[in-house]
Formats: sequence, structure tokens, C-alpha cells
Amino acid sequence: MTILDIQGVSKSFGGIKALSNVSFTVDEGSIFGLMGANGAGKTTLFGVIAGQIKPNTGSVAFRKQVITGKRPDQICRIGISRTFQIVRPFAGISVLDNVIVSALYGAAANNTHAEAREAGLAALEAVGLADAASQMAGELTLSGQKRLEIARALATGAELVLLDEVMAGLTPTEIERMVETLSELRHSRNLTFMLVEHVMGALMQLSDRILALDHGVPIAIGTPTEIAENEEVLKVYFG
Ligand SMILES: Nc1ncnc2c1ncn2[C@@H]1O[C@H](COP(=O)(O)OP(=O)(O)OP(=O)(O)O)[C@@H](O)[C@H]1O
Repeated sequence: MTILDIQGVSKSFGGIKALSNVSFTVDEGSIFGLMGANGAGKTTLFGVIAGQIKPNTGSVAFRKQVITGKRPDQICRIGISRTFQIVRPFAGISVLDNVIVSALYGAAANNTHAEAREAGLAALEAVGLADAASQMAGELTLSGQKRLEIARALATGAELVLLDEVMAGLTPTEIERMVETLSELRHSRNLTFMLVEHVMGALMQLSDRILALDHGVPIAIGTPTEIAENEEVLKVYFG
């Protein structure tokens, strides 16, 4: 079943066409990868889906409900959450308090502090951060902060989670662990993920389907194998 339906989305910043007529659908429970060089429009697309950026044309529908033009907080409560390329935890409060804030803010009906605490603890457990719950968020390693970003997205109760370069800056071992965590999460929490990732091995390993963008233009969509063999993709990537 389709969870996200993007039709004819375009976005320009002055003279720069960041997205040109982008259309695709994402199946519920799948992992959908976005691939493209720097400036291809991947982060802009996440911004359009999560409500931070208003497209010039086109529509975004989540579970058949058109969400184009809604505010980020409304979209979060509908069930879409995102992480950011540059991690932004509340550094001066504990890891647990960070996820409690998300749980109080998001789609899940956590009306009391106790409910939010429970949801927050479950999110930390899911990303392997339960032991760090009482640490200050700013004291976590980069890998820990990336995991906290994911936990914050999960704690909102999101069904669709947009992950923006959660592998960037991690060591090969940390990347391997992150791939395992995401594969497990998808099944254990019945989540749908969209991934923006420059770590190609991880993107290929995790994604069911991948959309390749070049200067905002969709050039190919398909399975990782189809994308790796696509002539247009090879031309753009390897000349
Ligand atoms: N707020 C903005 N104002 C002006 N131009 C912008 C803005 N946001 C993005 N752009 C431009 O739009 C284009 C697409 O940028 P975007 O950040 O979406 O690419 P990206 O694929 O996410 O790149 P990266 O892999 O480097 O994160 C780029 O040319 C970028 O300079």
C-alpha cells in the first residue's frame, strides 16, 4: 500500500531549480533511498515532505491525505518525522529529556509526562541508547547523537521517518551497526523510511527502491540493482 504519494513537485530558489517535476510513490513498510550529488535536491525534497519548504507546484499526500502547505508541526502530528544532516539535540538536557520532548510534541497521543517518558525510553531502547539515558545529550559521540536524532524521530510516534545522512561521519563499524539498527527498526516498529545517504554501500544495502536525482531532475527510479546498472545514472556519476 502507498504511504506517500508525491506528484509533480517543483521548487526554485531564485534562478536555481532545486526540484523539477518530481513524482514517485513510497510503499508502506519499505525503505526508499534518495541518491544524488551535492546540490541534487535531496534535502529540499525532505523539506517539502516535512513542511519546512513550500513547493512552487505539485502535491504531497500521506495516506491519501494531501499535506502540501501544512506546517511542520501539523505534519509531525500526522505521522511524518525527519532528522537533520547537522544533528540538533538539545545539548544541555539529558538524552532521556530530549526524547520526552519529542514524545510530547508528536503524533502519538502521549498526554502525560509518564506516557511520554515510556515512549521516550522505548525509542532509546530501539536505537541502543538506553544506557545513555541520563547523560547530557551534548556529551554523546557523533554516532550517539545520530542515534539520538533517530530516537527523537521515533518518539514522536511517526510512521514515516526521513533520515538525512545518518551515516555521515561514522566509522565503517558504526555504519555497519547503523544499517543493522535500521533494518531491525523497520520490522520491529513497522516503519517506513526514506534515506538520503552519500554512503552508497549502506544506501544500496538498505533500500527497496531508489530515486536518483540530478540537479533536481529525477533521472532513474528502481531497485538498487536497476539503479546501479542504469545508463543515465552511470553517465552522471562516472561521466
Ligand atoms: N534556502 C535556499 N536558498 C537558496 N538556494 C537553496 C536553498 N536551499 C537549497 N538551495 C539550493 O538548491 C539546490 C539543492 O540543494 P539541496 O540542499 O536540496 O541539495 P542536496 O541534494 O541535499 O545536497 P547535499 O548532498 O549537499 O546535502 C542547491 O543548488 C542549493 O544551493
